[in-house]
Amino acid sequence: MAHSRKSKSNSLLGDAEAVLLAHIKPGDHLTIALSGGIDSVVLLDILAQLSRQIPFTLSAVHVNHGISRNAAGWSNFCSNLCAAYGVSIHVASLQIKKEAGVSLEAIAREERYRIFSRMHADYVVVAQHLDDQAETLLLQLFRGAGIRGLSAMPLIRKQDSDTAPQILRPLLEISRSRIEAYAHKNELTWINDESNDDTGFNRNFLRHEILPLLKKRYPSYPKTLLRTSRHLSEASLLLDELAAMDSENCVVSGLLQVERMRKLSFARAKNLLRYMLSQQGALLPSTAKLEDIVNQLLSANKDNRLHIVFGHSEIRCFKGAVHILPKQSSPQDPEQCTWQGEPCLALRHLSGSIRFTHVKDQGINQHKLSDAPVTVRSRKGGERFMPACNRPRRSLKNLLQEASIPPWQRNTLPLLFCGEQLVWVPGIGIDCEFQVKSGETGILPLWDSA
Ligand SMILES: Nc1ncnc2c1ncn2[C@@H]1O[C@H](COP(=O)(O)OP(=O)(O)OP(=O)(O)O)[C@@H](O)[C@H]1O
Repeated sequence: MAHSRKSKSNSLLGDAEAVLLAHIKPGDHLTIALSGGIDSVVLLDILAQLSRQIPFTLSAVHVNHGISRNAAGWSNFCSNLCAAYGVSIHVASLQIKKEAGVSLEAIAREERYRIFSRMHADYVVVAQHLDDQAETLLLQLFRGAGIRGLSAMPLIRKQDSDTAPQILRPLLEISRSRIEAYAHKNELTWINDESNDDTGFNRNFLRHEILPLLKKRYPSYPKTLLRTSRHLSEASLLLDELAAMDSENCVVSGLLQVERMRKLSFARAKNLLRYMLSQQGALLPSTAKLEDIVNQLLSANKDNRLHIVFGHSEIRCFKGAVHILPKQSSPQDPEQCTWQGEPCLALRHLSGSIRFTHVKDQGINQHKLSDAPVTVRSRKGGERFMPACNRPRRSLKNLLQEASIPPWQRNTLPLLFCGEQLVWVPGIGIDCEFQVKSGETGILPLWDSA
């Protein structure tokens, strides 16, 4: 741990302080993402000192991925280190499951950022530095990434939800050698992840075998590559702006319209779809898959019910509109829930909830509901329904078709039954027999789907 006083001018401490002063407000809460490796240990030392000078609260988070057999030891190390600094730490333990086609590291990283996004803090501070940025750019180049994948890591990244902390990287312009020099000079202790030396991993191969050679010929390549990746970030931003403009013309009621998309060049249509997928939090498909999807969309006619599955998402086309959805699990027997008068009924299997409010002149007659158990389940087929008292009872299938409810949504609508009688269908109405009379107060269900 650092005990000597460090000169701030022209020092790592001074550089990090300048970043913090430019971005954080007095009283902000910063949580350092502490892996126990040299970079985050140095960052902890710096932040602990700065927290005594700048008014911010400091805490730490460590994620135990449970992958390495040393994982428990790393967690203990981080807890003890934080105790020595008087910094509180949250240790999150995970059991990561391998998924086909995705590396364990990628899953660990995704889970880690998910945990970061749930921290109660203004910023989660991570320790990536200049050399990490250069390595990431090169690795992405070798994967054939596009402009977005090659873009620089931002110094500050806002996370998707407004309540999630922002990600702050104060060491992003600091070289690994300066970080190492700081750690040695201040006699810090840290953990060496044994896998960092394994050149079977692409990043380690690059770091140990290729970059030392590059450094001989281009000593300042990390700074040069940072410049390149910042140019690419700017280009990526411009492409997003173009997509946002195109979406104004091509999106109606939140849905991309194939007919309007056809007026764009192929590259712009691809850019627009990529933008919409990332806006909806979908994992982006490969370049070849994205091109295939755009080709299929552009050649689909209005009656074509296109259905394309990729990653955790699916694209469906209905009446010329493109629906981007989370991948739906294969249909099971409809699950049934009982409603016992609670104001909100959460239906996790249908990804939503029904809110029940009391409204005058509208809704379901409460007394009628007391005749039999009230249950909610999705469609089995064969249901009949009479939402308008002046029209005959009809098949629910016809009513849903007439209301232009896309076919895949028809089987996941929550239907409210009293005994065996269908009472309410979201988007369609309340059965005539159950509707309140004028002057009465009824129960009005509202379907909130996630
Ligand atoms: N297990 C962990 N617990 C808490 N923070 C961690 C953990 N692992 C990494 N971090 C934080 O993330 C930073 C980057 O770590 P690393 O370079 O290993 O991540 P990465 O997988 O390359 O992620 P990225 O793609 O964001 O660079 C670390 O400096 C540290 O601040």
